[in-house]
Amino acid sequence: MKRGMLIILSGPSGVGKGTVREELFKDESLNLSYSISMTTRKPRPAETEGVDYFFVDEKTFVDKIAQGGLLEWARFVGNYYGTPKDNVDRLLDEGKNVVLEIEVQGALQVMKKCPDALTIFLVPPSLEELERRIRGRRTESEDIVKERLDKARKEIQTKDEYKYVVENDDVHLAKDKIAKIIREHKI
Ligand SMILES: Nc1nc2c(ncn2[C@@H]2O[C@H](COP(=O)(O)OP(=O)(O)O)[C@@H](O)[C@H]2O)c(=O)[nH]1
Ligand SMILES: Nc1ncnc2c1ncn2[C@@H]1O[C@H](COP(=O)(O)OP(=O)(O)O)[C@@H](O)[C@H]1O
Repeated sequence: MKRGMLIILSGPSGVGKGTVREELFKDESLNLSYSISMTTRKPRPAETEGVDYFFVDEKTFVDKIAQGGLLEWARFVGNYYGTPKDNVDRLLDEGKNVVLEIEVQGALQVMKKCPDALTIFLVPPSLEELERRIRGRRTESEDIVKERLDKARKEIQTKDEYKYVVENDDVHLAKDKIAKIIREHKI
């Protein structure tokens, strides 16, 4: 069976990665599978263990790093986030196109290890709109919103490291652009 494609979907917090990803996953012809990350962040009310993330304590996370069990990992605004390696390998072997929805430091690590990965950076129409989206989601405290916005400004500066930059103005347009990129990208 043909091995699947590794797809990195990155971009600042609140740009709409999760929202666009949900639209992409409705399109079964793309043959996508989501890599569930491990994090030390506390679950939000609407999140489910083993679906949105594997929620773990810091010791479990650090042990996983020590065992070499993560394809990449990063600290982001006070918490650890990482991609369990076994799962990604298994899904790629099954021929799935595997989506990693991860932040910039982790994406840069994967680019080094897997230069063939299809890398996509989502940008907001403006920083003002990004702020509206983060606040509109009402999942973070004021301090954390400010930290995430500071981080976003720096993250956006790395966009040219990615193979494709897509603006998320309208969710359906952004989904269509990414679907086209996935269909046309050849390893
Ligand atoms: N490096 C890395 N980043 C991740 C991983 N999982 C999630 N992230 C990123 O960590 C950042 C914070 O995630 P989260 O707290 O869920 O906030 P949200 O993405 O804004 O809803 C986002 O940019 C995520 O894409 C991972 O496994 N590795
Ligand atoms: N194109 C868009 N236009 C307007 N609002 C959007 C758009 N995409 C996402 N949003 C909203 O912005 C907020 C952040 O989106 P989310 O998918 O959680 O971002 P991320 O996963 O990048 O942190 C959500 O409330 C979502 O409904």
